[in-house]
Amino acid sequence: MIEIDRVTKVFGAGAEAFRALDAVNVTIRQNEFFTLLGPSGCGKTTLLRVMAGFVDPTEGAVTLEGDDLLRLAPYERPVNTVFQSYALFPHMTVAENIGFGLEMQGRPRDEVRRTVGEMLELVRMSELADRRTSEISGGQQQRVALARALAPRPRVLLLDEPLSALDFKLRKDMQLELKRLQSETGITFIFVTHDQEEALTMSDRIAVMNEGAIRQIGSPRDIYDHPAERFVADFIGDTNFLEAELLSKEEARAEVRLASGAAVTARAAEGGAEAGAVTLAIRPEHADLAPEGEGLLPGRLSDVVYFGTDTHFHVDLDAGGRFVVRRQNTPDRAEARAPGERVAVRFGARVGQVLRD
Ligand SMILES: Nc1ncnc2c1ncn2[C@@H]1O[C@H](COP(=O)(O)OP(=O)(O)OP(=O)(O)O)[C@@H](O)[C@H]1O
Repeated sequence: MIEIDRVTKVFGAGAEAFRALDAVNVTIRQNEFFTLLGPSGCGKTTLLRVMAGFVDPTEGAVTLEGDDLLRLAPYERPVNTVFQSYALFPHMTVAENIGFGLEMQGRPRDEVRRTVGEMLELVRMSELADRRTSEISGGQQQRVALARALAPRPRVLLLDEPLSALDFKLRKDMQLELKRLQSETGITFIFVTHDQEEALTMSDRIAVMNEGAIRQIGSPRDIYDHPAERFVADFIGDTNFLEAELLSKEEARAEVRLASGAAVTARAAEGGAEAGAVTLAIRPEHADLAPEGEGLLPGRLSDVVYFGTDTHFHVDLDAGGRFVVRRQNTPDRAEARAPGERVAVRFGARVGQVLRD
């Protein structure tokens, strides 16, 4: 639906020039909840602003169902934005705020009233319709900002870290709420965040960005279970990195030898080395502890850290380096292991991911 084709943005000129986006390519599908995820300064807001029309790209094209978006002024685009600061009018009521854009467009009074009513219901704010927005909570203001952006029924809604001002509990609730709004309205949502959990829980697909480039695009599961490179594996969740030797590779299947001498089957990201030294990434909860001699990587337990929902076991590997195994706690399982014990780390075939870099 939205096609971003080799979009580059250079801010400034000469020695001051800074490449905030570097030939970014991505296609966003209709009705998709699509998230741009990356650390501060990676260019995600700039990419969103290019789509909104607030930033002109230095090079590249942006089309919406084949139509050139770049030749349209921001207000002419079938796109609306929800910002981090909601920018509501404090002296107006909830209903007036939601209807404001529609009135500015000169829509008939009946239509405005009907749409505002629908939007109030959609964000579950009907009861507070006549309250001023200065007299409602942060979470409620967020809902009003969403309703106001959805009211003109844009084809695409751009959301720039809209939940970052909310406290933890409210943010969790709003994550579900946003997902519901997206599926009920069928509007394509493009969501910017640096919060990996937010991205994983809400998105149909995620584009992980770093230094002005998209490093990987995939479903939350793809990205989490099969990170293609070290940056992605490191940025999202916790990961163990193991040095290994790539023995053979056929499409996504690789045979590797670990530093302990054990050989295992792993998955391989597209591209990357065909043989020689590689890095294997393994999530802590995808591995387990075994008695010494029965696992792949022998070592000594150095720390056992209880986290309530799970326990982390830190293993100093005999072959060098440290490996963390995470195990879900259950009320009937008392953890008998103690630091100093000899153990081995084990993990199944195709659990390890051979990284591209
Ligand atoms: N108008 C501008 N002039 C110069 N540099 C800019 C301008 N806007 C953004 N940048 C730079 O471009 C880079 C990308 O900025 P951008 O706002 O897109 O990052 P971001 O990934 O959204 O980060 P954050 O999560 O902190 O908002 C940053 O290094 C930023 O300093």
